[in-house]
Amino acid sequence: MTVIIGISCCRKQFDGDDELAHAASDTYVRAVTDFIGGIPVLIPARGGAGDIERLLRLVDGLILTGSLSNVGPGYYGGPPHPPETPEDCERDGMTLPLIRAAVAAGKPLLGICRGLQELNVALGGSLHQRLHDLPSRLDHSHPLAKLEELRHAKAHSVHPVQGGWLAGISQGQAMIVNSYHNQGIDRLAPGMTVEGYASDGTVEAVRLPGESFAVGLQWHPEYDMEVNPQSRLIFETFGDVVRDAGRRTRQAERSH
Ligand SMILES: N[C@@H](CCC(=O)NCCCC(=O)O)C(=O)O
Repeated sequence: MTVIIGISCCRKQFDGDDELAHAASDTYVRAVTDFIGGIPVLIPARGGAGDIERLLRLVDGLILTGSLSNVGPGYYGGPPHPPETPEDCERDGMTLPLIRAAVAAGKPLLGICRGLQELNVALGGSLHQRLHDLPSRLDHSHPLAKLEELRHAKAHSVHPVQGGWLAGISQGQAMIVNSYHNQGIDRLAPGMTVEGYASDGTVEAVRLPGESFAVGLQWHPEYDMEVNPQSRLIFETFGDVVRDAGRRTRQAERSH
């Protein structure tokens, strides 16, 4: 069964345009077509765009993408960002309710970087806005490196929690991952479990246990999926989960 995967967009201003565009990196599209074997559908960053449940019925799973923008602190009771901090309130207005609806509907979702942060906030958790200000934390942001250098950079280790989903991906071994974020999980959302930590204690992977598959990763497996077997396996495993969920949904629809 060919699955349809919704990919969250950001609002972006491209050179020469006076209007904002809705965009997602080609890496997410390739992850869907080349490693999940699905059809990618871009979901615009437009809060209040209408019937979220109707939108969810059009896709078999969701990928919540990374972004230089940050989740609005108002959604988790945090202090306002400093003025120069990038935000995307329209993206928040779409993804946060979409995550809650997907979890309620048992629609599989994979959150990456900002997507992990959205997953945690949507389900009632909070964020640290400047991880590198916390004592004994690594600098997860790599402010001086250009993105293309980051894509194959190995920034730090991630230690999977024994017996978890991530431990199955890494066969229980520590993973060496890229890193390109300033923010991170502070208060874990109720019911969420940690799947992996960085060596400085930063939460790097989370999962909402239960029927539906809801996983968040703070690093970017799409950066090196063509050359990193673990990154490839993350997307292949997600694809299997989405296909299984899609088959169950169609069987349920046929039996009604
Ligand atoms: N802005 C948040 C999330 C960081 C993030 O998603 N980084 C990836 C940005 C580049 C890309 O789109 O791949 C934070 O700083 O924590």
